[in-house]
Amino acid sequence: MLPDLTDLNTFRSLLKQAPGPDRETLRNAADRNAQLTKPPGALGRLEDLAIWYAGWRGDARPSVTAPQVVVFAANHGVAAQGVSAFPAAVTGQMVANFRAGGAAINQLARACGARLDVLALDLDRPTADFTLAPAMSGDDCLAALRAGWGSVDPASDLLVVGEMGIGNTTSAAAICHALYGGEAADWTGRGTGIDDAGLRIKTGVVARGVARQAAGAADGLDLLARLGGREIAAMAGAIAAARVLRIPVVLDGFICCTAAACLHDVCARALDHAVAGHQSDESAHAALLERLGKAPLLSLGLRLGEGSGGALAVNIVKAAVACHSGMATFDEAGVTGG
Ligand SMILES: Cc1cc2ncn([C@H]3O[C@H](COP(=O)(O)O)[C@@H](O)[C@H]3O)c2cc1C
Ligand SMILES: O=C(O)c1cccnc1
Repeated sequence: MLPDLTDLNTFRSLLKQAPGPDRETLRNAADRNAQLTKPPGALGRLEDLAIWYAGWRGDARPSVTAPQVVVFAANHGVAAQGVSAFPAAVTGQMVANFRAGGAAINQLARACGARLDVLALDLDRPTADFTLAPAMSGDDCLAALRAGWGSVDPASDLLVVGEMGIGNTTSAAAICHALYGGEAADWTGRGTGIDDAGLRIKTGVVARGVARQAAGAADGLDLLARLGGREIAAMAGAIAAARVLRIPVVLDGFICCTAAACLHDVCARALDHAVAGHQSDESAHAALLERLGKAPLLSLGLRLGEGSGGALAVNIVKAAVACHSGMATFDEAGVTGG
């Protein structure tokens, strides 16, 4: 069902040619929404969410029964610069924790009824420190994109992608700074909780990385290779696969949205199948969501990653779709319309 990803240009064209939502289903779902036993608009954004979901699924009365969460993990050479409050070894240790069921995402995936897959990407081979060399070669980046592309279960009906990679808020900040300009400090936040001195170092690393890598980059995919990490590329690959398969996506925090931003830079329609699950406490996430034109469903002060905010928001999508598909119409219930 999914075409093979042979090279980065194939990836770019698949993204640009991917089908949109089903227009007729969108009309039918909007018609149904107008007949449900509530004042028009009384379910607020839940109504838009259900119609959006219906359109992507091609089913005017859908249900969400098979959500999937995929967490990708990778190590970053830039972590050696002292940009995180935790050592790089935590990435691999957390992968073991995911596999043992002990992390937050294990609980949140279960709480929203999602299956959870964990994909560790060459943990013993960190990407290059991008202040010194491009983080990944084009081939390395393609391999990570392919890992994400192949991780999406075509039978799933809602996707959350999450990440684990000590140092990856530095990588994400650099990509955003390269994509959107401004100052390095505008995009650099505290990640796992670095102090003021750490934040100064991190901001300098982001500035130097962008100064060194961004010139001559063709688009967001080029920047993803030069400044990204394997888990960020894999998230981009999975979000793109879901777009081609018409599986709606719930985006997580700053790092996940940065992966999405790389696709958005290639094609403005690339994220039409995605909603923002939440606004994280990472300082640049709000500005990034604005660039992507996405309003978050939740804002709970999370700053974890792992797909945690996305998994939480799956409950909201499920609830929206349950109302849309399960409620009676005015006619069915014998309720007098307005
Ligand atoms: C125990 C632990 C569990 C985590 N789960 C996600 N992250 C989050 O923190 C990291 C990004 O922050 P920075 O760029 O500051 O390293 C990522 O691995 C992210 O997923 C974690 C971090 C830690 C320490
Ligand atoms: O926004 C996020 O997802 C985030 C923020 C801090 C650390 N890890 C992830």
